Amino acid sequence: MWDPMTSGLEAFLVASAIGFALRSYFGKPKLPHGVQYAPGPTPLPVLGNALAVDASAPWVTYKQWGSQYGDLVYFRLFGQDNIVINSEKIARDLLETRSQNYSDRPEIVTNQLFGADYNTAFMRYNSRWRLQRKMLHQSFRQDAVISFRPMQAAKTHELLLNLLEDPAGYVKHLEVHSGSIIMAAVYSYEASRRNDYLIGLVKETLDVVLKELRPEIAAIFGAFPFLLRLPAWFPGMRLKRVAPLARRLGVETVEQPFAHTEKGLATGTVSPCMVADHLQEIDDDDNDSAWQKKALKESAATAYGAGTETTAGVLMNFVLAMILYPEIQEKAHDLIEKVVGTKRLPTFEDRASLTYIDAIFRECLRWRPMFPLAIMHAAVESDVYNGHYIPKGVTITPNVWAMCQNEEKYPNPDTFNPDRFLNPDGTLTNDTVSIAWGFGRRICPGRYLAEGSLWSAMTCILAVYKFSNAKDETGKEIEIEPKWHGGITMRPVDFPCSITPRNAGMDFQALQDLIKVSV
Ligand code: HEM
Repeated sequence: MWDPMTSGLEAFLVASAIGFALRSYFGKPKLPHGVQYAPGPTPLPVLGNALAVDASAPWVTYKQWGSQYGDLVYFRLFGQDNIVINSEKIARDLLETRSQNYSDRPEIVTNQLFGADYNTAFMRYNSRWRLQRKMLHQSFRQDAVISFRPMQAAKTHELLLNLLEDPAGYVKHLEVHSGSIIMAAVYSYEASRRNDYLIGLVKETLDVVLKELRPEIAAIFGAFPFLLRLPAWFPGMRLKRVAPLARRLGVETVEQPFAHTEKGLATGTVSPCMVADHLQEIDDDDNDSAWQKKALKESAATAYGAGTETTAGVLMNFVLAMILYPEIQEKAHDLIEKVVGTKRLPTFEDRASLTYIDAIFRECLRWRPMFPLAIMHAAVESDVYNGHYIPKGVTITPNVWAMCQNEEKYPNPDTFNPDRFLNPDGTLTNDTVSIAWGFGRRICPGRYLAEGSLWSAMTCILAVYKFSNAKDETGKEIEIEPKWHGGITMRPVDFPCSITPRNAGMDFQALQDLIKVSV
């Protein structure tokens, strides 16, 4: 159930907001004839439908509402209009076919407090966003990311070495793998294989910010921004106490890696990367060069934040699935051995012959979508869809999780089954699970980069290692009870696991030799 911070803040909120909420509750516009709000649960004054939402997994509540009210559900959160979309068709009709009206984001007032208002992903649909989006697209579009493949392969090889040296620290190694690829692609920054300072700094920032900027907290402050004027000592205002630290870390995260690339450009020591490529194109004599540089700095920092946790989270789901479904792991390993042999590691050139690995990759995206609710969109103007009124400014939440659970499209959706993406002749189906990357003009611009990082890591890991349940001190297998974190992303809660090389004679030197012959 909804968990609205501490009771002190809740009491204050309720007492001071009643007038506002009643006004907005009864102040709905008169609708044209034959047009109605989409069906949905009856809201309470002030809180709207907040109490009915399971804060740890709102996508489940929204799917239940879908079965009750239909695929387009209208509801209220603290006096704010909300619509949840449970079907892929409606999401595409609105967020893609009518994308000019649905590419905005709701205002998230807490972002400014946390110094996170530079973030492309949460930015309103305006010229600042457009410029940042253009820069991200130019660097990470499908044909541009091919140039990052040798770097991605090298980072995968480092991951293999880390897993051999320290299998118990596998979660950290997956994060370093994802983070170091993005740091290289964005800043031409060569992260150390272990304990890298900049990777650590950005992770610390994300940990602080993501813990406090939970969607339900943002919703409360979004509806009642005046609460942000309460002093930091007021009960429930923890986020104001943490904000100065988050702001300081945020500035360091934006500035430090950027300074690294600027310095490298001056000394001629950087390779092509997002920041270097764009900096070289910005003409300092141009009137808006400062504006362009700022956009570059901000979109670059966004890419790191948006790409690290997510890519590592998908790899965690992959490891989990391989342990829960050992027969799939074996089948994948045997296929790799058949196609690649044991004398070298798989490379991107093998991809076309390893369709089963792509099927596993797609099933990882579908089985537990990393962004179960994508990122909220917002309507620029009011609209009507199938006779349903969509108010201007309404927050639109695509329930990607419900779309991935669609039993008609994906029978037995809770079962991890890569075969659903294969035709009878072994070729891949047309379903690339694009919904896992979001919709329309806001679709993830890093998807092609992430895809390469994930494919490379999954394939090489399957070639070299076997994942199984960890054992306790008596040698008994430790059962995994899979659990996932709530919040904007759905990462598995850390679980113990055993990672052993397939080849019993594989030591550090042997692995290094294998890597050497594979590049
Ligand atoms: C497996 C990894 C990833 C997943 C599952 C993922 C998924 C998503 C999703 C669902 C969205 C929201 C789309 C929407 O609003 O409709 C998004 C936005 C975004 N992603 Fe990714 N992403 C991943 C990796 C990356 C990487 C590697 C980068 C950067 C290189 C990146 C950069 C961004 C940015 C900048 C946005 C905001 C786009 C905007 O608002 O215009 N993501 N991503």
